[in-house]
Amino acid sequence: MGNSVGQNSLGIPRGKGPHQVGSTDLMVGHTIQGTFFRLYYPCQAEEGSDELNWIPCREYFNGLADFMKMSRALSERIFNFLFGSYKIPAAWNASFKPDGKYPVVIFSHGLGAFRTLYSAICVELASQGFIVAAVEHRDESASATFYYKEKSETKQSHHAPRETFRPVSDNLVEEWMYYRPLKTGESELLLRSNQVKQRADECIRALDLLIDINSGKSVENVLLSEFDWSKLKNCMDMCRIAVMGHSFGGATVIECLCKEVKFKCGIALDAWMFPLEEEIFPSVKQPIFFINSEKFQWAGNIIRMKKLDSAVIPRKMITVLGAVHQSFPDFTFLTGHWVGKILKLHGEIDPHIAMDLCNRASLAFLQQHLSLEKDFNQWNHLIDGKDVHLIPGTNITLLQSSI
Ligand SMILES: CCN(CC)CCN(C[C@]12C[C@](c3ccc(C(F)(F)F)cc3)(C1)C2)C(=O)Cn1c(SCc2ccc(F)cc2)nc(=O)c2c1C=CC2
Repeated sequence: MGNSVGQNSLGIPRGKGPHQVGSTDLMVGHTIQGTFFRLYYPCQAEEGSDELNWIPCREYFNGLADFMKMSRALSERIFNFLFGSYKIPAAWNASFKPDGKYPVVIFSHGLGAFRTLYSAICVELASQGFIVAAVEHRDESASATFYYKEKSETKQSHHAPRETFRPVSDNLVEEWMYYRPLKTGESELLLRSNQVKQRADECIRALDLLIDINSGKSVENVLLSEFDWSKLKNCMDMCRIAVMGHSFGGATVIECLCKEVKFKCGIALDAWMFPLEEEIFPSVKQPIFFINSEKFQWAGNIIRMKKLDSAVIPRKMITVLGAVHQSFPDFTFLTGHWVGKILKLHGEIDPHIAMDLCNRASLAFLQQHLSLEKDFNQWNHLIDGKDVHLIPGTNITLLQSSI
């Protein structure tokens, strides 16, 4: 577990569902075009496991510093002090627990984030009986990500051999890609719309890889790991697949639904709609659930969400009162209230209450649109914003001159 600061111990909450949760990393294809995700899954109970750091290695802190426009040296020490000792709230490489066919969720991270930062959401889903793949995007929107080059290909100084993850072959050398800020004079719309298309392709490739794994195809994990992927054969329900994402990852949800009908529904957490071309909206036929924070949204962004409203396709929106944009990623659990307020990681609402509402509303929506036979329907009222901390729709007034 993480540090405990002050009276209440901090740390990313564990899943509340009936299953113990395991986690492991998969990279297939060592190049930048490869697929890279963290898998969260129901595992055998009481698995002993070597705990893994929540932030896998220092390059991610460096990337975060670049993203936050902070100096790397200073911020690496701050991030290490604040967040360096947190472990993921799951059993690393624990044995998979076969139990029928689990529904599947593909999760897409936000701008400046990466695959490990939404473990509170992914662990909760896995504890409730989902298999969740949190992809790491290589579109230069992640704070940092890595892939490999053949030794012969690169003249870069070679990294010291790592303790957390190692490539299968010692002919491969790690290559790091960091967050690419917008260049002066560069069109943000062009950059972001190209990135959202790449992000959707990466989510679809991750899904195709899970389909291969489910069919029993052997998988070549570039990362050395003891996890036995063959155990997942015939354990995923390829008719019950959803896509979920935060902010830029929320836009990626819409792009995925448009491109891949295997995604039966989408959940967009505080979606950032800017990168999307509205021309694709009519071709999105699946149910969508927008779960917004009170503080992040603005009229233009909400108006674009409303362009996806439909009389025939379920399109729902709720707003979590007192929540901020950072109420969805894990950081919201890792500082006390006042540091959290200063860093904009906390709103007025208690982070655990906000996360529980988001997770329970999501589970109820997934039960409805993946036709699950669980008891998540107990939270159907949350989909309509029926809770003291929720409102249906949005808090944003859409005063628009009648066009
Ligand atoms: C300052 C520079 N400027 C960059 C363009 C704006 C930076 N910014 C606001 C921030 C992220 C913030 C943050 C992080 C992390 C700590 C920490 F201390 F906990 F590490 C603190 C404070 C700084 C709040 C956002 O970009 C918000 N945002 C995000 S934040 C996703 C994220 C990133 C890193 C994380 F560690 C966790 C979550 N994802 C999106 O898809 C979109 C937006 C905006 C539009 C689309």
